[in-house]
Amino acid sequence: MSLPRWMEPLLEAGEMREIDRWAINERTIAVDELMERAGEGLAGVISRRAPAGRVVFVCGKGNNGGDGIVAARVLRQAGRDVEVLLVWPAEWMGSDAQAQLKKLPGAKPVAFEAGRLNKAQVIVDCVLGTGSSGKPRSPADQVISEMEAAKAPVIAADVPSGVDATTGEVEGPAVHCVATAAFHRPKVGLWVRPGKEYAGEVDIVDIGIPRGGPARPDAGLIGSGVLREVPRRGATSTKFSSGNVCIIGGSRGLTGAPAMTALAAMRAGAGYVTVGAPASLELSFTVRLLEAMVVGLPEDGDGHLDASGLEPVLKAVVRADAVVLGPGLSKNPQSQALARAVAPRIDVPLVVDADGLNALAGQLEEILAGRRWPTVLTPHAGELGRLLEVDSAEVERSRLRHVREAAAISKAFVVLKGDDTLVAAPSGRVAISRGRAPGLATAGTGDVLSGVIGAMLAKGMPVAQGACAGVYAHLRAGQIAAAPHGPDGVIASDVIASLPAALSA
Ligand SMILES: NC(=O)C1=CN([C@@H]2O[C@H](COP(=O)(O)OP(=O)(O)OC[C@H]3O[C@@H](n4cnc5c(N)ncnc54)[C@H](O)[C@@H]3O)[C@@H](O)[C@H]2O)[C@H](O)CC1
Ligand SMILES: [K+]
Repeated sequence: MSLPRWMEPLLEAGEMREIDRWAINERTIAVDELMERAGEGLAGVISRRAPAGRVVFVCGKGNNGGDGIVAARVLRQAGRDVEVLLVWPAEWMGSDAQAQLKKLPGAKPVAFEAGRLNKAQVIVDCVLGTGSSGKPRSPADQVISEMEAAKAPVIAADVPSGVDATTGEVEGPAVHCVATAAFHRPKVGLWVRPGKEYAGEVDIVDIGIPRGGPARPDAGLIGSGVLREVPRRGATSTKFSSGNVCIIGGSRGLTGAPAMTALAAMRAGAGYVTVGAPASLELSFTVRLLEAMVVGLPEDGDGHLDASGLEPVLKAVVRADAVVLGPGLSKNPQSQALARAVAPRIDVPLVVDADGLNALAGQLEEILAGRRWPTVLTPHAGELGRLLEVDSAEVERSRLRHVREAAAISKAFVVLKGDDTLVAAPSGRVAISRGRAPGLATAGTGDVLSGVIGAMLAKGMPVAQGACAGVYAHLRAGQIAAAPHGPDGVIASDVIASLPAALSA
């Protein structure tokens, strides 16, 4: 199935090779033509981003190196001071790159020497591209470390060397770049951490590959178009048709979380919101949430939901169009047992967040896979690590692999939060947020996200769309909240207040 219109496709290295082969074999576009356009585009990116001073190209032996040689020629012909350093002997280079070497006017390329990077105004990394696999090996590893240590900014050809173009994983040395010139389409690894942190700004270079190629990408960036899919209120809408969300959670000391989830759901357009929380805490919700309903649920007498509350919870959610389980729930064993009992019994779309996720640790399949209605899980790396029983550092090393694994096991949509929020479907398809909303790095913004996604699902959006619309609106709200005074003083309540503006953008 092709990607929805609101997703901008990202390619894996293998998919790019497939498209490349198709363009060459089926559309009879010559490799040197593609390389010429890639090199010209790369030269354009360098001219725009570093308009003066010496340009030092560091070229490997594959076609990525060949692109660099073309760009070096274009810039020399334009009068720029250009030096070309080779990582491997020229005769080891591929035939297409060697052909480009012959056309290079001016000084011949020389063997790589770290000292030569000192005179660079800008370094161009053409060591490894989509043809690289695994950790950089000698001599590329040493060269990459030297480029990383150099003072001058680095611009990458296609992908920063050391970053896996397909996964964004970084196993060994890699280069932090200010920008990456992505040929034809950006590769997935440029948008997934840690690779994203190395890529810098991504400039797309059209290399003349026609439409209609063979690859059917399974990953893409979430575009603003997803907001056009959000149902809007009309003249005949009622509070119920706008979406009825029920939030189950809260505990002594953790009453802010469900309150923010509720407010976020309302600001994201839900017409009717209920909070089900420990009975002794009812008053704190009643005074804070003027527009929401509050249902007191059985508790242990100390402000924690009790496992005996299953039936009352099911009663509280009976008219809901979507349920959010977990904000402020706490790690109390009784409350956790309640979450495990509730999750399989909710017969509407369900969002599980925070301590609701911790309750599912190691039992994803058992508890969720049999659900008949869609489920969305919204973990950060620590919570995903607990769900899969792996270290959070391991999750951070290979975010795509772990988010897909959790989605496959639980048959749920899994939203792995971060600057590169990843939304994985059980099928393996992944939608990626562009990120860049540092204002969201503060307590409570996760509760806001679960409320927004809850609202989208309650409006009847298909789950993939609803989760992505929620992620996108939340990101925009974080940016809008930071607009007047920068990200540092933003609090989650500001993000909630910015949701209507974000959703109307
Ligand atoms: N996609 C397109 O349409 C076009 C892409 N171009 C550019 O070509 C590269 C891909 O080129 P390829 O020759 O396949 O691979 P690389 O340049 O990435 O070089 C691989 C090179 O390095 C060796 N190698 C592989 N892995 C490692 C490693 N871990 N450590 C050390 N060395 C490694 C391998 O043996 C090869 O020799 C693409 O990114 C674009 O930049 C075209 O120029 C235009 C069309
Ligand atoms: K590169």
